[in-house]
Amino acid sequence: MKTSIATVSLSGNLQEKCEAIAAARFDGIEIFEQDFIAYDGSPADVGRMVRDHGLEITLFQPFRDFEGLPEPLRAKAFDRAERKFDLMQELGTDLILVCSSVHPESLGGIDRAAADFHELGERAAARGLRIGYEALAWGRHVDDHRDAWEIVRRAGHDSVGLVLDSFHTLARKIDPDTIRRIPGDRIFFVQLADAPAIEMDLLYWSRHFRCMPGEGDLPVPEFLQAVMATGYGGPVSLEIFNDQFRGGSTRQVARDGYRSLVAVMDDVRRAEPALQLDLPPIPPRQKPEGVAFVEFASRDEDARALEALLGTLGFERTGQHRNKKVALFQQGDIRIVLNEETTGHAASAWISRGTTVCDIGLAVGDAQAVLDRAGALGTEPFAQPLGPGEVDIPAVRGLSGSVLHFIDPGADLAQVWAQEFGVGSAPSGAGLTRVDHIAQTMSYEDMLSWTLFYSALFETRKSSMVDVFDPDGLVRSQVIASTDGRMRITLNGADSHRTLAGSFLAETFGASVQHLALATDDIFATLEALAKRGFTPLPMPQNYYDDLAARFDLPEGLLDKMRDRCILYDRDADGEFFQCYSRAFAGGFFFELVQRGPGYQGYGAPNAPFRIAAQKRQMRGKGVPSR
Ligand SMILES: O=C(O)c1ccc(O)c(O)c1
Ligand SMILES: [Mg+2]
Repeated sequence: MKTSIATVSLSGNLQEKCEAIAAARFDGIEIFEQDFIAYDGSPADVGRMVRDHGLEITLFQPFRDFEGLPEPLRAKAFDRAERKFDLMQELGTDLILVCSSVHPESLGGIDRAAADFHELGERAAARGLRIGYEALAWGRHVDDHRDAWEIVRRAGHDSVGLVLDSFHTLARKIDPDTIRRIPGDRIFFVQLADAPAIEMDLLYWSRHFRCMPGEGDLPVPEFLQAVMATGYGGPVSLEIFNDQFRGGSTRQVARDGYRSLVAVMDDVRRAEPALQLDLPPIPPRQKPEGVAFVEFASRDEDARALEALLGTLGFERTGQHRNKKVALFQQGDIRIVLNEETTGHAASAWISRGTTVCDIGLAVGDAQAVLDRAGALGTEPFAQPLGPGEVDIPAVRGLSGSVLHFIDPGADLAQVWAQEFGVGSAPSGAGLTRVDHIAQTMSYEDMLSWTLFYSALFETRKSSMVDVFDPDGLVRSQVIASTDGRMRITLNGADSHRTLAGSFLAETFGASVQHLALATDDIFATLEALAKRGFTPLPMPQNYYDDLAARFDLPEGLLDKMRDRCILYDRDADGEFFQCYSRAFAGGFFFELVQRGPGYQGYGAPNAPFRIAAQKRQMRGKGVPSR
């Protein structure tokens, strides 16, 4: 199966686009006419440049407003087409996309359009070229692939076929299974795009909000499944009109595109194994089984402050690395690693951003298979030299150059703690049992990319995006969680540097973990134990508790207990949720303690504005050490 991407999906000039597309491992490109016109070079130069990158031109597009025109407009449209045929021959591509007309003077009628296409087919065939007809969702007379197919069928010409684009079919909620009735050899080209479920004008939605398959809400795998069931054997190409991508990193968007395309093709193959998808076998998505460890890079007084904070949170220092200045802190199933090395990955992380989460370890069933899947999706493995007696843990680069490790119960990896840190069982401390969620802060424009990163690699479900109101701007939050909730990651995207998340990005020089939420089965008992160890929670104002009393029917005494311990509360139809925050630490990192009632799947989003206001008050009042 040839993979392809339209040049319109990326930022930069044509040369930069080709470099990024080739580096991301695509086989070919659709040349979007504007990209060609803006390029200072002849069609033959462009063709050479594309091929020099090892790429093929899979399609030239779009040719607009062709069919159904009255004379003399009709004759002019044919003349225009002949000029584009000249261009295609020089470029070295044989397929042109004609999208359904939006011309105000175009006339309807399937036979009229079919006759136009028959004649265009004759002219194309004389030059060895082919025509693909695509129904735009907002076409004047043709806005449905079924009508476009009927026109192609009646045109009755071997050089005229159909172009299918998942956006146009799925945005209009047309059942993709209707594609199964079309003969595969009459489909000349297939374009894929996803989009978020937002109600808006179709044209505006298509031109600004398309995204990579898996990043949005449309059933793109079902669409591709129907296409493949026809026996279609041509390229599968991404055509993503998106404002963020047009302004984003060319290489990153190309890499994301490749990742999404391989993931969706693999999904289709798994959904219908009989389909012929020419794609090397790759391991399936695995369910992450929890967070095995979280590692901080730190030094000097920051490291001592973090150690002290961990002590007040009930952690015990249980081990020291056999070769390195790296300590292990444990409580229940939680492992926190404090890395003060002066060389290697953690040291680089500390130098560039101060105290920061430099590594995360995820527990999985088969670590090597996760690494292999990541590789097939275009993610290089991460490795650094091993010291004597150290365990080689499979890993890749995660958010902002941090490292994501995969640990499975196999003999080699499971013994890492005993072998490198000499530790056995974990203390129960103050009753914190496991990592409930990891909150990663990033800029809003990176959220789609990281959503895709996790969801293409792991079996997860993503929630819809939630707006979190910081007193100084909006932060958008997206949850990626395993279906059983054992691994939960919240991605928080900041637009403005004035939000707490935005100022954290600035303080710590880029995206990273801003908070770590730890679970307890009894938050009152845990906080009582922590108070004895000197833990001071983030204070909440009386107004917050007065409002809680008004909003919820709480049992006698519970409100007072929550106020005394600075506990926040939420409840939905499925259960209750208690949360409490630590004060912010270097650069704005903090811990959260949570008690999740059975069934509650949220994160206390209604409390976020009050929590953020309290944190800002605390940071202004005390002055957070900024390393
Ligand atoms: O928005 C458009 O005009 C447009 C052009 C060409 C396409 O293939 C398409 O899907 C949309
Ligand atoms: Mg299209």
